[in-house]
Amino acid sequence: SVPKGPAGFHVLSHPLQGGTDAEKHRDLLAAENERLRQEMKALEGELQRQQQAPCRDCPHLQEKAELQEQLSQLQREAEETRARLVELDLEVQQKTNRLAEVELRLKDSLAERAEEEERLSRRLRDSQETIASLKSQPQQIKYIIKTVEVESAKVKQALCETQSRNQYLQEQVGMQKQVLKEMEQQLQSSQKTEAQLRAQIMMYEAELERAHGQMLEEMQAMEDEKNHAIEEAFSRAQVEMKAVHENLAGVRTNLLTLQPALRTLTHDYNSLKRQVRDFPLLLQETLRSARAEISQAIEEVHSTNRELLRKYRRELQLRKKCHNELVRLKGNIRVFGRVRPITKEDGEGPEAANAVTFDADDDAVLHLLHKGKQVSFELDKVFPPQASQEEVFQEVQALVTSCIDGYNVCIFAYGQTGAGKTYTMEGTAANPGINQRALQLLFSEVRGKAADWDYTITVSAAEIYNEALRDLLGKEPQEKLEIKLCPDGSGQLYVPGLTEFRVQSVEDINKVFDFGHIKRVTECTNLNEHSSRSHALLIVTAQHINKSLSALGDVIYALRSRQGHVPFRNSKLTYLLQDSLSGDSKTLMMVQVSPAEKNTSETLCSLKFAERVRSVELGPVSRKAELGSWPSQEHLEGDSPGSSAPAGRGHASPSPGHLSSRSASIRRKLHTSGGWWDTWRAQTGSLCPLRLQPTTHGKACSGEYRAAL
Ligand SMILES: Nc1ncnc2c1ncn2[C@@H]1O[C@H](COP(=O)(O)OP(=O)(O)OP(=O)(O)O)[C@@H](O)[C@H]1O
Repeated sequence: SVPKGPAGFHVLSHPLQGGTDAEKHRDLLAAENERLRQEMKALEGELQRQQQAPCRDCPHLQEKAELQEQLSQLQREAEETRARLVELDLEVQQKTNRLAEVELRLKDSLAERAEEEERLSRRLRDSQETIASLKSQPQQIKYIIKTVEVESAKVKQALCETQSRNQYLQEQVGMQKQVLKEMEQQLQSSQKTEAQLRAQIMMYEAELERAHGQMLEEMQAMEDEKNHAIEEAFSRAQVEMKAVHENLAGVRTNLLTLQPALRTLTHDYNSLKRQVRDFPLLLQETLRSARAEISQAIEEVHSTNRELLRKYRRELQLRKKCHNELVRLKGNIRVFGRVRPITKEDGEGPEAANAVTFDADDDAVLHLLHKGKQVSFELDKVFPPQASQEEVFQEVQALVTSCIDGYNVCIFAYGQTGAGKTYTMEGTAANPGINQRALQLLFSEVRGKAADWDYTITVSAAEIYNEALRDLLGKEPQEKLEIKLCPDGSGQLYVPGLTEFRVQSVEDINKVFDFGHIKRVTECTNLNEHSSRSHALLIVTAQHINKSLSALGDVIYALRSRQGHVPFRNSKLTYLLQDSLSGDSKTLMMVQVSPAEKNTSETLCSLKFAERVRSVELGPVSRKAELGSWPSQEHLEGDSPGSSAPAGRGHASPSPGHLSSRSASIRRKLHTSGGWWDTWRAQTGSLCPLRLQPTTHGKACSGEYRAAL
């Protein structure tokens, strides 16, 4: 079945041989690859052995690490080479497979072609035989023609038949020729295909050859590379080994030089060990002496502290005494005047003109122009309209200090409606008055002493209205409270059931009094339902105000004249303020006046009252003289502006002698008149609301009295 012809044989046999070669090559390559791997492995082992041998002795970890790094680099390179080899193996395998496929296809097409050639050859042979047989036939025809010529129409017919047969055969011959031609063409195309296939095979062979060559080259290159890498690694390893050896030598030298130092260290270590062994004892000893020293120092500090504390307390007592003495010298009842500025409410025109002037050289004097005449007054201190809240407080703060020292203190503002009582006592949020500032001072002083003293500050708020005392902070504000003597026999007064709040800051106090204020506002509102505020004061509460004011006047008079009996109990107000008005108590009255022309009558009354109150207590020396200055009812009644003997300073103050000569009749007259306060009230013909303010409280309504002790 193998087709004849050298070309066909060659084409068929060559790829088979080629396939065998490729397999051989692949096997060879695989063997080579394996051998290379083995070599590589052996080299790596060798390298590792070489690298490990010095590294065992090598103390230099860094060098060891570098060597390991190089080794791993080499291993990586070997890995890459191996991967490349595997890739090449794969490529060769693929190419071999493709070649085998091509060979198979070629084999099939050659077999087909051989069959086709066989078939065509057979047909050619048949055709040639047919042609040969046909060629031998014409002589027979000639013979038949001749016969036809000789013979009859029957023969002619036979001749025609023969001719047509001949014709048919010639057509057959033509057709066969055509077939032959086609077959020849087919043969040519087959030959052409064969040539193409051969060219393709040659191309494949060339490609295979080239791939083989390339593979060999790459293998060679890899081999070279591997050898090179191995050589390099080897030489590097040698260099590193040398360096390691050198280092080792250096270390050995160092070791030799270090040995003496080591001996010294060992010696030191031993002596240290001995010291450590002895250290606890030493430490105990040192600690004992240190403890003793510290205890001694602490004891010294303690005794110093005790001494300091003793001195401090003594100084504190001294300060208290001095302060008290100072306040006493200044007078237990001090009277300040404050003139508010002209306000919008004063209106415009002559009525709103300023009627108050001051003495540039004496801050205790002011002049009032009343009905065209100037009347002068002397108080303890006078604040002009431009005086700030701060300046006012500066003068008051000594009293607050007294309060901290344990004295009862009473500060109250007095004056006609709108004269500035609220402004002075309460002030505004941005510019607080005496109350807030006093409380601030109180708390800051207390905080300063907190380390050495225990302070408790409690607040209460009560209202005296129509001679009824009510608790403004209590749960039952309508309940009337009583003022009673303390059952402990101290002689102190107290209000049973009066609510007390313990406070620690000004804010606490404000909260407490805001609460009280709310209750009070309600009361005021109820009051105002019936009449206007001033009217209500005049008509509804006139009697009780009078009673309280009279009582206050009587009390002050009794105090002034040092009478055995001071009628504190004549009114709730004086009774409640008893502690704040008697003994070592200190009282400050701030007389508020309006500078407006239209208010001069009331301003005059207020200032006269202030001047008289001031004259009550001015210390032991002046007391006698002042006693004589207390005006009689008649005196007060006739004490109109511009009169010949007002208490004002604008007129010559009466001499002590002159005053004492008048004192007896004055006292008598005062007694019979029921007190100067009545006189004053009668004279003014209207009521100036009195406001009492405690040191720790600042809310009140005009026309009524309240006090907190
Ligand atoms: N020294 C002052 N400086 C500036 N304004 C003042 C001063 N004194 C009072 N005033 C202002 O005058 C007006 C009346 O003052 P205030 O309300 O304090 O009077 P009051 O005596 O408390 O009146 P009332 O008895 O009716 O309560 C307020 O507008 C207040 O701000």
